[in-house]
Amino acid sequence: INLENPMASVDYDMNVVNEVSRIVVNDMNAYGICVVDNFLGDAKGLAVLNEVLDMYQSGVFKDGQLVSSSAYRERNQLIRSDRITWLDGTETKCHNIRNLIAKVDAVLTKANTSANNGQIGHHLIKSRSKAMVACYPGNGTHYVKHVDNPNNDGRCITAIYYLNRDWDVKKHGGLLRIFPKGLDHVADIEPVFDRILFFWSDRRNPHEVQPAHKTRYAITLWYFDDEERKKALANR
Ligand SMILES: O=C(O)CCC(=O)Nc1cc2ccccc2cn1
Ligand SMILES: [Mn+2]
Repeated sequence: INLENPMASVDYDMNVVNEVSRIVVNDMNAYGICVVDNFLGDAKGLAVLNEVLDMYQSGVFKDGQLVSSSAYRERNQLIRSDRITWLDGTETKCHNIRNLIAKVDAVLTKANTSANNGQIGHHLIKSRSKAMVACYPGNGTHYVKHVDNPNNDGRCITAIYYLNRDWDVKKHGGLLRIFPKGLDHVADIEPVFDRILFFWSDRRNPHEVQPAHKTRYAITLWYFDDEERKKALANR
């Protein structure tokens, strides 16, 4: 999806977008990971959550990854991990999700501007994936350690917006643990409401979702490095 024609009039504050984009550029260049809390504010965050809950009730989510760990093979069961649905934001009854997407687009487009020597970490971002809405049903569902973009498919930044109110990792699990390549520490990200997380999608950031014991929602966008994306599409 092309970022050049930003979505119709949206209601975020450009000053906030500029401030957040400066933080994203700084943290991505310094750590390869950036966490911003209170991204939309309670009211707008809640409106996005309600649209996701309505969608989940309507049954559009499909079973996500299959995780066949040994424990389940005996009972020849497979534990389903996340259940997902893809949105381009124009769907009906999704205007709050659309505004969230537009605000993330604005932050990353701003991060590309001359103010930050025209790029973010030497990446020129001009497009992104659709939005993936994911739900971990909470029966111990998890996501095994993986890299989002191990083979240069074009994705350079993963942006995940979390929707989980009153989330307590000690009780509910569901921690996102990132293992930054070459560092001797991990980054533990709690999937708390109205938090947005950015990280490099490539091998620099293997990550896992630990077993969740309460329903856990997130919306993920992947932003493409223009050059890498063009190459990947040419080699299809
Ligand atoms: O919810 C989180 O905290 C992150 C979960 C996560 O890594 N999800 C995820 C989901 C994916 C679905 C399809 C293809 C690649 C994928 C890579 N990652
Ligand atoms: Mn991932």
